[in-house]
Amino acid sequence: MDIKIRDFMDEIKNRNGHEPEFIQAVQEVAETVIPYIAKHKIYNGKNILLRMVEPERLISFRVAWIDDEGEIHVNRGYRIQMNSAIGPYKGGLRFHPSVNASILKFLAFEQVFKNSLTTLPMGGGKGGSDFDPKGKSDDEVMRFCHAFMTELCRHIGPNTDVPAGDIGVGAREIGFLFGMYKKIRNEFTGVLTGKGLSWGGSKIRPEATGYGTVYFAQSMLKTKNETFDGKTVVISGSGNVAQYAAEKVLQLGGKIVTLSDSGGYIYDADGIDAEKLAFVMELKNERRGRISEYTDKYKGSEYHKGKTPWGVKCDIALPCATQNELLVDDAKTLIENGCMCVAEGANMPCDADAVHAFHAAKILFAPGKASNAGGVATSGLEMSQNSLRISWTREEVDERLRDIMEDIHDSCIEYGKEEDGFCNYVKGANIAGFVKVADAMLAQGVI
Ligand SMILES: NC(=O)C1=CN([C@@H]2O[C@H](COP(=O)(O)OP(=O)(O)OC[C@H]3O[C@@H](n4cnc5c(N)ncnc54)[C@H](OP(=O)(O)O)[C@@H]3O)[C@@H](O)[C@H]2O)C=CC1
Ligand SMILES: O=C(O)CCC(=O)C(=O)O
Repeated sequence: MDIKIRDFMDEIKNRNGHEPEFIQAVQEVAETVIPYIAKHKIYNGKNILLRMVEPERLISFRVAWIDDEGEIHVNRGYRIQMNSAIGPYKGGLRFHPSVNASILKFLAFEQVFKNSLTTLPMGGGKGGSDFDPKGKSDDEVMRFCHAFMTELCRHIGPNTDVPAGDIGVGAREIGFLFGMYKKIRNEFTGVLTGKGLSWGGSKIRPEATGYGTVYFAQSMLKTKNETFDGKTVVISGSGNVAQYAAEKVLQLGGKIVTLSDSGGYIYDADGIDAEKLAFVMELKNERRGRISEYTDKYKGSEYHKGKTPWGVKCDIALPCATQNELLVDDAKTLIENGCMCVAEGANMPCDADAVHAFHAAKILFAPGKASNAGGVATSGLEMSQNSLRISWTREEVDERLRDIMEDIHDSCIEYGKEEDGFCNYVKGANIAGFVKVADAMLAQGVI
């Protein structure tokens, strides 16, 4: 390893030794950005990357709430305000029992680069809680969200920090959070994105992360004169991102054979068509059930308990569930089975060794900070519509989303194309994202 990268990472590990996900995310950026800094004098001696890995502010707070039986619970709430060089902090809230400072710092760090890539004026942030919405009643979720917002509201605002959804935070949670913000602050502003359409939400925001991931993969495939038409696609997850990635794949003529949740994956050799996908959406979004129930309804399908879907033969893989869900052996299996393209719908679903394996095999691989940026980009469009007090049509938003995903793809090619013509999208995304933020930080001085 380059000595500069090793020294830098030693310092990061010393300061954040107990935060493995954060270290993993920083290492991936350091490997590509430090050599770039070394070649570009304006960044020399400015410790820009060291400044970027330190959150501008890390807020942690108690969230006390009462369940339906009258019992009092205490969860931990967070907001990481990572970098505001190019705009207000922007990024989702995650409610999941695994949430801790390491996971939120990795997500906030990735968000800085991702938001920069969108070309929109958004800084990076992330937040959430170790609260688990699974198995809770709507009233319990409401009481938790209200309690969470009574503290968070002092740290956010439409020009300061604009949260949105992530794992465990969807339309229901955004509604409860928005309601409490509005009550406490007595103002109706675009302080959250992913809002309902009748109260300030943008058309296409629910679809945007999944659609954007597929648009990005479409651009990658185009570089090889390929399309989704007739391709077999393996998707993990069955939440927001997976559902709408699946919807777009179907529209483009692909055949989806898997979906998953934290319990396991389902395999449907006949393909998950629009009718079956509608069943999954109702199962997950309304009944909040388990993906295993798919096999009760569709008899020829299989459920693989406790397994991930990467052993299923496919042309394209879209990991859309969570971090580190695709490891090096999974990557090798995908490559051996002839997979030509992997685009991350989730944040950091492939671990570092898996990514190195994809690169060594020279297959198309897109990191989430590029391929799943359509969600936050459409959140940026929601902020613009809120500021203008107008609402764009579905077609207008979708066209802007497509343009943004194409621009991100172009930026990755600009900074990531290597001498033999292979595009290292990780390098491309990291450098393109870095340049815009670093230039703004240089202009604003040491703060
Ligand atoms: N929503 C958005 O706009 C954006 C989301 N992302 C990223 O996409 C990914 C999915 O988010 P989203 O779809 O919104 O979240 P959802 O909560 O809607 O769905 C998450 C899905 O991932 C599964 N999952 C969660 N944890 C695990 C785990 N430890 N192992 C296996 N499966 C798991 C869930 O299964 P189960 O129900 O069993 O928990 C569920 O199927 C995350 O990485 C998120 O950060 C990225 C950009 C934007
Ligand atoms: O829409 C947003 O602000 C956040 C999306 C998000 O959390 C992400 O891109 O990971």
